[in-house]
Amino acid sequence: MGALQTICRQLILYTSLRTVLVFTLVVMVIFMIFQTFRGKQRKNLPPGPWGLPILGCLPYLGRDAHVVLTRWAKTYGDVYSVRFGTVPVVVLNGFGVIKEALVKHGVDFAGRPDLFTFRTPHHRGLRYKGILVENYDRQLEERRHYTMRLFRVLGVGRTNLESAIFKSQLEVLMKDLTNTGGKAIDIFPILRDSVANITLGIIFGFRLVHNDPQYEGILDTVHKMYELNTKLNVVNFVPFLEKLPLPVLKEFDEVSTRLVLQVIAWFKGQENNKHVDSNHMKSFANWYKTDVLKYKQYEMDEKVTLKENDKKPALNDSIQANGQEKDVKLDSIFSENQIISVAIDLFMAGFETVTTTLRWGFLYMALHPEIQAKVQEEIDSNLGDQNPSITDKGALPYTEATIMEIQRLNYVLPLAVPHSTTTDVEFHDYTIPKDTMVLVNLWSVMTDPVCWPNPDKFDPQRHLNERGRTIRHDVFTPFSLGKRSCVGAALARMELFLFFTSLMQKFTFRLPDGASAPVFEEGTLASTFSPPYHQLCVVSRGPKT
Ligand code: HEM
Repeated sequence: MGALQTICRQLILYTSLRTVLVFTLVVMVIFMIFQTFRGKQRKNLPPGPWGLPILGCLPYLGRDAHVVLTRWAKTYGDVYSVRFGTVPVVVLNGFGVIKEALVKHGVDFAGRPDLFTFRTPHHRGLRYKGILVENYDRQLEERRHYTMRLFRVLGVGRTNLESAIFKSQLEVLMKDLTNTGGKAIDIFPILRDSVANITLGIIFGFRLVHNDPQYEGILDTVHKMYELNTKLNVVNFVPFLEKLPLPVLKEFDEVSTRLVLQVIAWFKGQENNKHVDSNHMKSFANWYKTDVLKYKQYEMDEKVTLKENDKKPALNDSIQANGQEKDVKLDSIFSENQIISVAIDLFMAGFETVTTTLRWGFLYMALHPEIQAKVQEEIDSNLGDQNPSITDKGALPYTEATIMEIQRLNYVLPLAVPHSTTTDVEFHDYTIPKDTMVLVNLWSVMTDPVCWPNPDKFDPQRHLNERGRTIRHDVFTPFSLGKRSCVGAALARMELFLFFTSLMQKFTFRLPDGASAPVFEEGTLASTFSPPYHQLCVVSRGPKT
């Protein structure tokens, strides 16, 4: 009986294994025929490396896709195509080609592809339109435009924002770091909390208290979103996986829904009272609620009774500028749903990038004590114990050059955010069909030995001229170029300068005794390119006077 059972089990196993094998083979053959057919249709795409059936070149990318893609440019040229899973992708490399595509052919390359991980609930079920992952159209341009203007109105790049938000957060951060007593720590959570709180302050007008379970909960949710984004990258390129009942897909749905609901709650102000920032300022959300809604009401009233001498309510300098308010279709830009979606995008894009850049920065300082000492010397001699302000930038060129070098080397968004073509584009003797995914390889620009001699060397000096002033090279493009360049660039520059300068003034960063330098090749490209796990000792420097 036992023998019979074993034979039956073997038979079932063998049959199902054989069925699976046959099924896989059939799928592969159909797929290859399909690919060949598609290949013919797309025969004027630039050439590139061959990939495997079904997976294309995905298995060759490893942990650091940007490094592999940059290497392929040496073989196939600055414009080439690859297949990721079933999706053809054009890769643009080098400053000349990238500038030509994003600036000269700006609108043609300004789309975003329809990727699974871009379709979080606010884009999927709730149909809100934000910025980051939306395809290009006139309304997106307007949302970008008013978001950037609003940042200026809120004081980004000016000292009033500095005193309203930065000071309070920097003080908390300094205290937390001082309390570590110079012991070896992972500075990531401490830094992340402070940068996230600044982003919250600007978007929602309040900050949360460190160690508050709600605060830690939402930051963990965002972190989880990033992790799942990385795990689910393969679904972007092998779309039939989306149809399978995989637990990770359900988890993605749950986590992104949680994030969206939290942001909606913040936006509607349900939770503000508990956590209001004492330095409360006008934020993105309450600007919308007051000025824009008032303006909308006025527009509606205007339709009913239009009186000659009525004066329009002051909407906001940002909208009244150029007297263009008549042309603005407010519903398309400022519907509450869309603003919520923009707020989610700003929150998501806003703090991970800045935190990761700072993490690389302090690690470099620990690895290059001579550069760290030079930065500190410049800060000490110009500011003493006085708090840094963005107005000090001009007086601290070496510090600024060091921040630029941190942004260049181990750049946090090496492939920017995926683009797509908005029309059929004739480019470099090829025809790139509408809706083709395009990767902008900014890493290839930041590490190009023609632009940056000895590119692997950490050398702030390359951003200074012979008079010691900072140079803005055209090829220095950390915020990308053209129609989809970073809308938070001014805020990011301000945050990086204030955080970096303030921490350099008060602390020295060191590797723990006996620890060896982390291997940079082990950085990880997930949503951003982050350093390998490491610990640092953050040692207080004491007063200067
Ligand atoms: C060191 C910090 C930062 C870096 C290096 C950075 C870099 C970038 C890059 C490379 C892109 C993609 C551009 C493209 O697709 O061509 C981008 C997009 C974007 N960034 Fe940033 N960013 C930073 C900080 C911020 C901050 C602080 C915010 C806002 C609070 C922000 C908001 C956005 C948004 C909304 C987009 C999407 C733009 C669009 O799709 O049109 N970023 N950023």
